[in-house]
Amino acid sequence: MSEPDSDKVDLRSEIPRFRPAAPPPSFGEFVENMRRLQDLAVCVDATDEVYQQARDRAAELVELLAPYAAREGKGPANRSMDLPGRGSLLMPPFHVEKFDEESVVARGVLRRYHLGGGGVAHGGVLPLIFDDNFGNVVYAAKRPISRTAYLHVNYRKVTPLDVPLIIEGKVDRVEGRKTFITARLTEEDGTLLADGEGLMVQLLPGQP
Ligand SMILES: CCCCCCCCCCCCCCCC(=O)SCCNC(=O)CCNC(=O)[C@H](O)C(C)(C)COP(=O)(O)OP(=O)(O)OC[C@H]1O[C@@H](n2cnc3c(N)ncnc32)[C@H](O)[C@@H]1OP(=O)(O)O
Repeated sequence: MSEPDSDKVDLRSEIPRFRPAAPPPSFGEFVENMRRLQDLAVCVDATDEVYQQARDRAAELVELLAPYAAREGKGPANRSMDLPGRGSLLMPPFHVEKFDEESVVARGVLRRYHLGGGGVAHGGVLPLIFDDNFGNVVYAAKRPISRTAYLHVNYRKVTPLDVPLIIEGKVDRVEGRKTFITARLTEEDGTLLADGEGLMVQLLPGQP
């Protein structure tokens, strides 16, 4: 008989077990510098000489890091719970402040990198924030491993950059394999920016 695979969160699922990382000390500063680089990459207006230098230095960084590329769940990105966005550049820099069966609350800011137009956030960034919150809510509520079947966002006001934002999500109801989640994105004073609803469906055996 084969040994159970300890990398699987649930032997019926193909999703790897989530294991928080203890990142090396410089990892957080590395990620923050990368975030600043992203902010600059989308806003600088420089000469070709500057872009040539930036291109060459970026190529050096790629050369430095490429040998260390690792499979999902091995490196500290996305698993560093003490870092904004769990240390993942994909995730906007939000910190989870509350994580329990009642709700999951995270606080953070959107930055220049997240600009849509007219000085405010790109609408496509908000579903990412909601989806991540829904995933956390499923974990926190100890629901079975699930994937997002749908996600609906109502944009109530434009979302500002460089202003503290709070997202709070909770389980609305459970129907068999289905967990319905609702969440609200607000400013610190409670101003509602967006609200969302999502359906997370419990995976069946063999579903990726
Ligand atoms: C140490 C601890 C710290 C933890 C700290 C955690 C940190 C870590 C956080 C990470 C957070 C990332 C969270 C990302 C979460 C994703 O974003 S997952 C990626 C995006 N989602 C996907 O790719 C899903 C793709 N779709 C699928 O795989 C399949 O369609 C699904 C969703 C599994 C469902 O397929 P299925 O099993 O064939 O489902 P099916 O039998 O058709 O439907 C089941 C039920 O759901 C309903 N349903 C299905 N789809 C829909 C729909 N779109 N609309 C309405 N109803 C639907 C059906 O009607 C049916 O209802 P009932 O008849 O049972 O009443």
